[in-house]
Amino acid sequence: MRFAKGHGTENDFVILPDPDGRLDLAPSAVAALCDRRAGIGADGVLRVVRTAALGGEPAGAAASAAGCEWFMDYRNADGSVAEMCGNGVRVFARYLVEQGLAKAPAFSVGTRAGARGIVVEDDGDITVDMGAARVLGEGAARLAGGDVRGLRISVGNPHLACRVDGGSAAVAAMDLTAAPELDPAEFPEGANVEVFAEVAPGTLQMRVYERGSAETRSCGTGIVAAAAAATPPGEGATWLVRVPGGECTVFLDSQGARLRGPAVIVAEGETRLP
Ligand SMILES: N[C@@H](CCC[C@H](N)C(=O)O)C(=O)O
Repeated sequence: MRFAKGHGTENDFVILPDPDGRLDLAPSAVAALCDRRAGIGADGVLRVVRTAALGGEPAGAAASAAGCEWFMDYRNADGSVAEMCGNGVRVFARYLVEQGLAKAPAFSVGTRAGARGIVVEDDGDITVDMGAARVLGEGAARLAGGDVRGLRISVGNPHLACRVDGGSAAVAAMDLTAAPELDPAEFPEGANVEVFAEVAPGTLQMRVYERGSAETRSCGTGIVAAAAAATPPGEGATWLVRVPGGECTVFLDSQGARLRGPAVIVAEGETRLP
């Protein structure tokens, strides 16, 4: 099976070209590919499939991606399906352009959260229109024996974005080795949990525990969720968000959120897995 490997701010992905929708991606196969010792290693898998070939998907996914030639079928490292991946869609766009499957500078990609507009910037960064970051209310999680509180935010997928006191030192000190405990009534689908602090005017420091993938070095939808949580309701803002794997910029206005940052393909090859 052909594959490529890429990352966006070190949130890394195995990319599987499957234009005609022939791959049967069992969760165990995804987990085997993402295994960092016995597999290729990644935070998730991006299956590159034509929207027209989306046989097994709920009708809604194909409908919301209507007009997009290509669909990003995203899976977490544990094999679970997610609605959206902000770094993944930028890496996916880079792959399409490098393979001659989409034409820069502007095109759209289908996702389970709907069509996402892509712009390949002159400096190589990729900007994605992330749609609305919807603040749903307050929420809480139990994290490393303590309680964190924040805002429940949907960026197509669910997030709990928690501002912490103590600046970058407090963010760095958070223990994200174990999964946060969430109230299923608040988060029926689970959630990605972000901890962040404003470390300079217009600059956030953030870490994330991702649903289905554990702590990762970056999360595009999480970066947008943190930016939305840091912005007073009804206002626009531009945030530079620093994560362990690099930094991205989020532009928030009345139209929604845009996420800009690097995305690279680092390898291509053939795998014997799964
Ligand atoms: N890393 C991604 C988010 C991937 C999906 C997430 N783990 C979920 O289950 O919702 C990003 O860059 O947004």
